[in-house]
Amino acid sequence: MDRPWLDWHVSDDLVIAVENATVTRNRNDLIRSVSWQVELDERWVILGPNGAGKTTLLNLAGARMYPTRGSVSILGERLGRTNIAELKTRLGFTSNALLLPTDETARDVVLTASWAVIGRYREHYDPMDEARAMSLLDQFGVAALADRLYGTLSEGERKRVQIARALMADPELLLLDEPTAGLDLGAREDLVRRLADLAADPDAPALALVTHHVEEIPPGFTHAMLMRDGGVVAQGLLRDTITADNLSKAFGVPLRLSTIDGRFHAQGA
Ligand SMILES: Nc1ncnc2c1ncn2[C@@H]1O[C@H](COP(=O)(O)OP(=O)(O)OP(=O)(O)O)[C@@H](O)[C@H]1O
Repeated sequence: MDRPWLDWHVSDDLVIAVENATVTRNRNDLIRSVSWQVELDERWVILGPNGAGKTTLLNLAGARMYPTRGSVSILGERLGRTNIAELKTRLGFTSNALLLPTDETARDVVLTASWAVIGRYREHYDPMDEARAMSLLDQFGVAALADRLYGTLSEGERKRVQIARALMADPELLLLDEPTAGLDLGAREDLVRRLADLAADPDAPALALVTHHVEEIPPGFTHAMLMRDGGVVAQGLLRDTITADNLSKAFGVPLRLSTIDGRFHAQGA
């Protein structure tokens, strides 16, 4: 491991600093005493079974939720003591729960993120913004769909537009909640490859991606957090954390793990 996870330390490079955070709703702890630190150049995957608390943790990191106990600082701003609207302009966030307008073109869905709004109204966009939106659509292989209404796109096409949108405002931190869920094999592989390219880009923001499947971890991701029942099973460098033992604990079934060309594959033991 590259740093002692239980020793709290503060570094200028910390983009996410979750300290002993618990989130409680209706007397249930969605996550319990979770500590997590993410640095600028890190690419994290958050993995675990249904109901483990992955989305809750991502929502904390995305300033979409406050901890009931403990503290959360994002990009140096402590939640509860900062202007959330301003902080959110520095974050890219995608999730199926995020409702985007179905009657706008894919290009406008991406473009409007430069004003941190959903839905085009009277904002003025300069040609640089237009060009950036098109280049991001191109980076995710959907430039040809720029003029199509978002509502007419397939699930896989929408996911790519969502990620392009999340990158539009040049965020310092990009949070992706299950970007590959619901995609067919070809679309999944294509997106995993594009996310691997993003992970390899030194100018890309810090990344955290939630998934259920080790097969969906893009090569180049550096760190992993394994969760179960609202708690942390293991976290740290990807190669130390994604092990058959840890996965078996997190998913509650004996699992075997193999790797091919930097990709993981898990199956029942
Ligand atoms: N408002 C709420 N009130 C009570 N329990 C909640 C609430 N929101 C979420 N939960 C519960 O908290 C737990 C963690 O939810 P969360 O969405 O963070 O898990 P997850 O790991 O992302 O799950 P999945 O993989 O199914 O998306 C789940 O058991 C969920 O049912």
